[in-house]
Amino acid sequence: MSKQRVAVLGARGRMGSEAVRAVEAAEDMELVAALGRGDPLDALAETGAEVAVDLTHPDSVMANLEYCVTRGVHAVVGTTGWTEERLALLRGWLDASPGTGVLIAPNFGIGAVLTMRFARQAARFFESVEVVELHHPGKADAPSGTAVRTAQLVAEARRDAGLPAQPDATSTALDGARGADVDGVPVHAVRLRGLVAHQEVLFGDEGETFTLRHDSLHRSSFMPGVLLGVRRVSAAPGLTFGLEHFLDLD
Ligand SMILES: NC(=O)C1=CN([C@@H]2O[C@H](COP(=O)(O)OP(=O)(O)OC[C@H]3O[C@@H](n4cnc5c(N)ncnc54)[C@H](OP(=O)(O)O)[C@@H]3O)[C@@H](O)[C@H]2O)C=CC1
Ligand SMILES: O=C(O)C1=N[C@H](C(=O)O)C[C@H](O)C1
Repeated sequence: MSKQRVAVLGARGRMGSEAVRAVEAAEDMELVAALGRGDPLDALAETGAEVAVDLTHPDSVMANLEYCVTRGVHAVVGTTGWTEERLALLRGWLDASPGTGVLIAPNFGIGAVLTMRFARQAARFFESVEVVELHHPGKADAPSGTAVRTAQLVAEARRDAGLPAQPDATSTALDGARGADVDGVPVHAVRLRGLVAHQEVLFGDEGETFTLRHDSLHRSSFMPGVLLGVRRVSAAPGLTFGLEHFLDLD
């Protein structure tokens, strides 16, 4: 069996260095390039990379993906910063490169994927919901991509169930005290030395609360998801948003 030729972009970073180790340890993969900021992307073509794993920075990921997709290199993306405008650009590149697959995974951790799934399921049963994400202080963005995705899924489920906006009688507040508003769901971001990646989804209604919590205690928790993405992306042309599409969750 021939090995999949894999490149890691952001290879010297917290996630990228973990991904380099995981790809090197995978028997069905060969690490053909490990690129950091400033390293020429032409190394992908020169080494015949079939799949690029992007774990860089929201400011870098679009240029990397344009390079990959226009050359038919499949991509597995953990980098955050996704907006509708960015997704539309990416879809345009993919339309012009049929056969190329891109997986964007807001979170590669199975527990985080399940948290999002369960939050979506729970959403219609509770009047109130808030998301709290907690991360290491080196994180570039806030709120986390996972928290944004969680809030969007919850908001969508509330809309589908015909729920009204949740009540909040706050009439005076310091800026930021109620968090960021993502589709009507308050999202709070904590940055704390010692943490890796954590999230709580808090639901409340008359006389009860319900809390979902996930903790990534080490970045190794993301690696089975990264490797699954690498194994599956070439058979999934176009854009796949969310690792759940590569998991049999039902
Ligand atoms: N989906 C998921 O499950 C997870 C996603 N993430 C996301 O992954 C991204 C990276 O996180 P993290 O590893 O903590 O960040 P780090 O800052 O530790 O690592 C990012 C690395 O990418 C490098 N880099 C920046 N631009 C480029 C480029 N154009 N080409 C190659 N390398 C580049 C950086 O170099 P320099 O330091 O010189 O800038 C740095 O070494 C973030 O968006 C984060 O949110 C993180 C964990 C899990
Ligand atoms: O930067 C991180 O660390 C993480 N980023 C992703 C996000 O923004 O959701 C995934 C995970 O939370 C870790």
